[in-house]
Amino acid sequence: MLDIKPLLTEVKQKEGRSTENHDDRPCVSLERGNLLTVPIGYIDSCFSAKNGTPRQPTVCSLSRARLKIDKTVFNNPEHSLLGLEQFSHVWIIFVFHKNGHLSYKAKVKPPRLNGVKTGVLSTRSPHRPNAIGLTLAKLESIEGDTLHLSGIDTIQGTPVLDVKPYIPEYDQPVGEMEQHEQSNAVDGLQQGADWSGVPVTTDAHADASEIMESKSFRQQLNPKFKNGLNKEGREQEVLNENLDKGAFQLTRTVLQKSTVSGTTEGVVPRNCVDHNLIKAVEKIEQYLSTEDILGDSTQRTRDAQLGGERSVLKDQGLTMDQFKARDSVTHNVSLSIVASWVRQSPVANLEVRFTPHAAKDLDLFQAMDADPRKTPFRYLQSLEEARSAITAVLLADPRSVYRRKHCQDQLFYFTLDAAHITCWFGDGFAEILRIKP
Ligand SMILES: C[S@@+](CC[C@H](N)C(=O)[O-])C[C@H]1O[C@@H](n2cnc3c(N)ncnc32)[C@H](O)[C@@H]1O
Repeated sequence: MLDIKPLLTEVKQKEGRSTENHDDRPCVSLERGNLLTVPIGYIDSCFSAKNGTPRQPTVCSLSRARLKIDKTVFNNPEHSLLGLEQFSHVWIIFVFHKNGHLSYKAKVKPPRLNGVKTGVLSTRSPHRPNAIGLTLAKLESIEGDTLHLSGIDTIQGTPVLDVKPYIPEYDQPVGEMEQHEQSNAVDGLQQGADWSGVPVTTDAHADASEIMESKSFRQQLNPKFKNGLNKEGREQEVLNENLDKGAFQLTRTVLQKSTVSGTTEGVVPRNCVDHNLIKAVEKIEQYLSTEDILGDSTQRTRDAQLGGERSVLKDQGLTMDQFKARDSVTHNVSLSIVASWVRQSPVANLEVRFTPHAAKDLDLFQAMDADPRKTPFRYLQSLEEARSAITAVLLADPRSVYRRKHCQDQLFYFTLDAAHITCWFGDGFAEILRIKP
């Protein structure tokens, strides 16, 4: 990416135009996708260098930054931020300005794949054509022309090309938001039920059958199961509760396993998802209404059971028929699928330890300031936050694959806010040796 500001100023000066005029930026080859960019501001980050900077915003929610919108881009930078305070998260589109050179390598080795290569466009590698990065940051506050951000993975001085509000309604696949809401509802209902024995496959039909046959599912539905008696010993109520939970959980599991799961080779095609789901839900419905599972139970119990499963759809304000009708119109309820290496990386999280010396070092930060509530940190607000942020960074193993494999016994340094941290890595752990200002 080329910073066109000096170029633009030069052109304007040559042509005798005012360099203050912002409306005549040349649209050079815009239609071909050639874009001369103007950073709208530069990140002022708690990370000064790449080493130790989180690989994604989710690694360390305490990583903070400021972004001051540049006056040379907008006459009134604060006007450009009008309305943004109504959003909690923003997309930051930026330039990996410290890459050294542009990269046209078609394959890269993402750290989570621990040395295995994959296509650059299937990764979030910083080494990519055009060196464009995309981060979802929390918008803590806006003061005048400055955004206060947290959960960032960008270093000091990173040029920002654009900021956009994060809008789950637009930024998630159709149907995914409802799915999250259902999952939350189920989590609320689960109250300690253990479904870990439920088998996992990728086919919704197979899932439904297999789960219904599974011991853990049957146990959950059995009022005699260890948690099966409620406080007053009322079996029937517990059966109803368990059936509700079971139906919810079963539907959710089928939904998730049949849409989200998958290996790198075999993922469920997106267009199968809705039909699989409907068939699976129907099968569950049939199953739950049969006598063999209810035994001598009453119609009331049967209704209670089916209520649980139906309320998964009810959360969307839909009956089963409406759901089917909507589906036949949109054919497009598709949940996201993620390559398995992202969630099941061969690189495990590390245990993080502070040596007594390092813990003492951290305490000295407080002693350095006359006011005991203040520390030399610019972004971190307490020693506790510093400790948590350092832990979060190391937990995710910030080493490059090369360093992990070939330089195991070397010390690792990084800076976080005003702290310079020295640590080393052993088998499955990171140990902090020193923390200096
Ligand atoms: C893996 S990238 C992901 C960035 C972004 N979330 C994305 O998906 O595009 C994050 C890493 O890029 C590096 N990085 C951050 N800011 C950078 C910059 N301005 N120039 C070069 N590398 C940078 C840091 O090492 C950080 O760990």
